[in-house]
Amino acid sequence: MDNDTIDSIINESESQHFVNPVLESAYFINKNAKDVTIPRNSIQEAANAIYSNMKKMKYSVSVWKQHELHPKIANEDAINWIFLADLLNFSFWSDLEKDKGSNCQERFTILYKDKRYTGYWSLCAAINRAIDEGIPITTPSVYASAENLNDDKIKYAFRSHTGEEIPLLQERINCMREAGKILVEKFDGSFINCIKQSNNSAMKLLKIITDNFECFRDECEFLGRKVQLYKRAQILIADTWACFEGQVYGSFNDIDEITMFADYRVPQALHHLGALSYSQHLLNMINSFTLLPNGSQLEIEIRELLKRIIQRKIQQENNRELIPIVNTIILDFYIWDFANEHKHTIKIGIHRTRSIFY
Ligand SMILES: Nc1nc2c(c(CN[C@H]3C=C[C@H](O)[C@@H]3O)cn2[C@@H]2O[C@H](COP(=O)(O)O)[C@@H](O)[C@H]2O)c(=O)[nH]1
Repeated sequence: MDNDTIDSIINESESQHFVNPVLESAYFINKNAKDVTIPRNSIQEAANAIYSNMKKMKYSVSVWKQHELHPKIANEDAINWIFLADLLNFSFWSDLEKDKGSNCQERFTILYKDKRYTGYWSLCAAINRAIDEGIPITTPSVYASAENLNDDKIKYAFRSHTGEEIPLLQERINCMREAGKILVEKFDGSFINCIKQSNNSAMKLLKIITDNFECFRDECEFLGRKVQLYKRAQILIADTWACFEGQVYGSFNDIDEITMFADYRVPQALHHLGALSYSQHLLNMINSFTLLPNGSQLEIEIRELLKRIIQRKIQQENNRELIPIVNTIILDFYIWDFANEHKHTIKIGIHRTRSIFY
């Protein structure tokens, strides 16, 4: 794909109407980005590498349930599990990494069935361990109030195998209380009722989530304008869609409007693959483990563009039957899984913002 095509994808925002506010924000951010750019000379190579690996792996929506810690049966329990997991799906990186490296053994770790889990997987392991121990931790009416599940019990559920506790533990408890109460008071105690109110529209569900749950409403100001990032709200919809493989509670007629998710792990992989380039200023901050203020989510737009470039390539090569569904979600899941697999060998570090939003 020549640079003109890439430029046309990057600039196609000028003319189009945005259904998803996150995408509108992404294009605004990109037009004004100074620390993160698309390296014209390597974006195509990155797209080729991702495309051929996904094809080789036949990476598809069915991968979601294959993860050992994810629910295996798509039912109401799975909906409750996904809601809690994506309510708390943020900020697992450890302060110890600065001195002891990303693979340091003292970082927060959950021991579950004799296996050590860190990062996002530590959250999944803690939830599954609590369920095995008879703690009804995924039931909204239970975690809504301290009378039903007190703070100490939640702290016990997230107890670490090491000396470091889970980052932002009190903020996680606050999220459980807030979201549990709202589900009980406004949605009869289940996220399923939010899904039903969305009438099979992912965009309507995104609005229901961000209108009703403050802890999912990650917006920030960028150059004087409010921008929507909505990472956990989108991944909540994505995980629901993936678990049900687009059926029943996962059936959304506009699922392709969901953008990729602005976390701290995928940018690391995109930079490694040559799909992102950082200014020296940003590189210095990342390499020195400097905490970045919220607002360094310039990567949303880049990932969105990468999706466009890869999908354009797939249409060009007319190989869609080899990868039945390549939408933004599958692309993001693949890149995240790649990043997670290579996180200790990838040279560039993650950007560090302590936040309940990602
Ligand atoms: N963009 C994006 N961000 C994602 C995920 C996931 C988990 N997805 C699983 C489910 C289906 C997929 O196949 C994955 O197996 C977690 N995160 C974010 O990463 C960070 C945690 O990183 P680490 O500390 O290294 O575990 C944290 O911000 C968390 O919110 C994703 O898929 N996409």
